[in-house]
Amino acid sequence: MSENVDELETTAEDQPDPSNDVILRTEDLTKKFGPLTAIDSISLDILTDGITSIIGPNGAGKTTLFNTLTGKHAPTEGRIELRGESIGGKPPHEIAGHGIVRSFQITNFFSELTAIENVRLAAQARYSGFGPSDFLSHHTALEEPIADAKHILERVHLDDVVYEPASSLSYGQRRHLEIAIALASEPELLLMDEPTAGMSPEETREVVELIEDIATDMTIVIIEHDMDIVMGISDRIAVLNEGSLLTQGTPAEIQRDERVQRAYLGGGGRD
Ligand SMILES: Nc1ncnc2c1ncn2[C@@H]1O[C@H](COP(=O)(O)OP(=O)(O)OP(=O)(O)O)[C@@H](O)[C@H]1O
Repeated sequence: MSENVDELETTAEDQPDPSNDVILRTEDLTKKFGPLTAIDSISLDILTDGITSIIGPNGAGKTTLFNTLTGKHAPTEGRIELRGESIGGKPPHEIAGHGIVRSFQITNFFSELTAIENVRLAAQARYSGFGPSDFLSHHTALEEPIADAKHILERVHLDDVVYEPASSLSYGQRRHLEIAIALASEPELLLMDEPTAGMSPEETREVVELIEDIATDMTIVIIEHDMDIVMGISDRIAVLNEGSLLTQGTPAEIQRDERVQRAYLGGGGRD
């Protein structure tokens, strides 16, 4: 009997843990702006499961990391791999085509169109063989994107405002609409830049719940300044400081890491 147990233990150890799959890997990723090194040789694994938060003091390089991952900036040095495939330096539309999508902190929709039209346009891009000239001419070609868009708007709790112009939505609803637009392209990896910025406590609670819900279907990486949210929502946290990866770990590990406390306090201490 004990032999069997040993065997089982060995076998279990040899099996890769699917929850620990790496979806995105950076190796020595560096982005310089002239003489300024905004991110400096960052080697980071983003695991498939759950929510990873990128935190760090102002100017640490968080936004530059996102911009480099999504193709807005080409890396100066280093590699970016999505499931082992090199994507560093590809243009944004190609990277989006690989399933990395960013939900913007800034308003990024057509305010004169309705909520469903905004999401439908994003969903349409997924249906192949469907060019811009088809947008209005083939009614049947719209049925699937419209059905998708309705479903997504329900998921982000905007079912009450499906046919309202985006311009008439509240601030919190607009942020949900931006998430809906990102979801319409069915990302594998969703990057969210300060998803709760400027929100009331109630709106914040709603968007946190929404992020936790969509994290069941895709990998999420967020930049977030509010430490209560970070500690509550994250499975893993990566801490940047002055362009470098200071450390990474679970919320509990990060919370008790003195280097992180020093980085946030600017090197000062209480005693
Ligand atoms: N396009 C750019 N051109 C020149 N310098 C830039 C550019 N983008 C960012 N930087 C610089 O790179 C450094 C990192 O900035 P970044 O915005 O990535 O930090 P951050 O961690 O997102 O900061 P914050 O929390 O304040 O948004 C800063 O010194 C910033 O001034």
